[in-house]
Amino acid sequence: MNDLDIAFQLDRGGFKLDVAFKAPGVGVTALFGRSGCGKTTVLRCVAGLERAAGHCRLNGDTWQDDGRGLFLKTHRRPIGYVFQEASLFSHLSVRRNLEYGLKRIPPEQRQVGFDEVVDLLGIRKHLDRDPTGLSGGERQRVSIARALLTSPSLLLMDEPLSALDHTSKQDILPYLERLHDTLQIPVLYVSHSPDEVARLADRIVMLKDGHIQAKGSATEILSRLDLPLAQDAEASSIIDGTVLGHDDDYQLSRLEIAGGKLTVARLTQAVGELARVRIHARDVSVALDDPGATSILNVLPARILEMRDIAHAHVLVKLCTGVDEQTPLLARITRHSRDRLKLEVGQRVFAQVKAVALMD
Ligand SMILES: Nc1ncnc2c1ncn2[C@@H]1O[C@H](COP(=O)(O)OP(=O)(O)OP(=O)(O)O)[C@@H](O)[C@H]1O
Repeated sequence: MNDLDIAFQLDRGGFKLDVAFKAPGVGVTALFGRSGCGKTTVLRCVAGLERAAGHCRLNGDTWQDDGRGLFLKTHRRPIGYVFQEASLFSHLSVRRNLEYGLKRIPPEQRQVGFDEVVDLLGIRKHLDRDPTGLSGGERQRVSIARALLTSPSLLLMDEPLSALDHTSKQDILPYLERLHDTLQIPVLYVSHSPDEVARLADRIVMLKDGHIQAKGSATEILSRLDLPLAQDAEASSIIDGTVLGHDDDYQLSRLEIAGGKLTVARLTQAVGELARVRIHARDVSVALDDPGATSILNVLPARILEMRDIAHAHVLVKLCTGVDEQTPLLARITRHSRDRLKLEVGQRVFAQVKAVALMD
């Protein structure tokens, strides 16, 4: 089976873990939840650093199966592990740190090349430097490169950006997005940042107090009004589409999505390629009629699927733009607007999406 299949139970007295989920053996699965809910513990169990009861399999290989008394030690599991803080050898140059990762794997078993990884993470100009002189973001990129050079079957990332300041985080996220688009290695990504999860995850497993609160595609979980991600100030929807064309004069691209077309900030993908954009709920408004000429670039016919009152006099409106309800779009509007427009579930409306919403 081409998937990750885990089930762990652990009792630490004050904290009980009981989780089981399967995830496809490709793409990024985010473990998301508040501090102390058990995310790191799950990762450590997958790595074999901690022993819970249960099982752990990846692509048909069994790493743990209590029924068979099987438990592979960490060094026998083909994983790469990236921690919150980069842990590089300070007495070795960046190049030697990377070679340390590479040399652990016999040449015939290497899945990723040195040059490929160095360029993907943009660290060529640092190769001969001493790691202590690098910025936090640069050090973390080197750590990720070193983990990838061991040609892991699974990459475990434990809040890899949490020790970085906001600017360094924003700098490193595009590199992680490129890894996701380029490499075939599945990733288990621990985070409590809605922003990171929305940008990187294909699937989300939400943990709460040691158990699974919800799991599913990122599109589905991000738009569930009953879950914390949708209620966060950074709440957003993910929309996948195909690039129709670019306008280099205005630095814009056209994207075909279920239920219409979107104009977005210039994308890097070529015409015909798939692209994902993220739209913040606060940047979507609702109108009863097609507003016609407006400075807002995107007006999509939509239907109201659900509404929920949230904090600060706001309402979350879950809209669907496609015919099949597969493309949910969240709008965050005021309660006042909802009442003034007399919005109701099932109603046909127009979603207005600010172009600025589509910049990242
Ligand atoms: N070595 C340990 N011994 C005993 N309890 C532990 C140990 N490590 C973690 N815990 C407890 O287990 C629970 C889950 O911890 P865990 O680190 O997995 O949470 P987390 O979701 O990753 O949190 P954070 O986001 O803060 O890193 C917490 O209550 C924590 O205090």
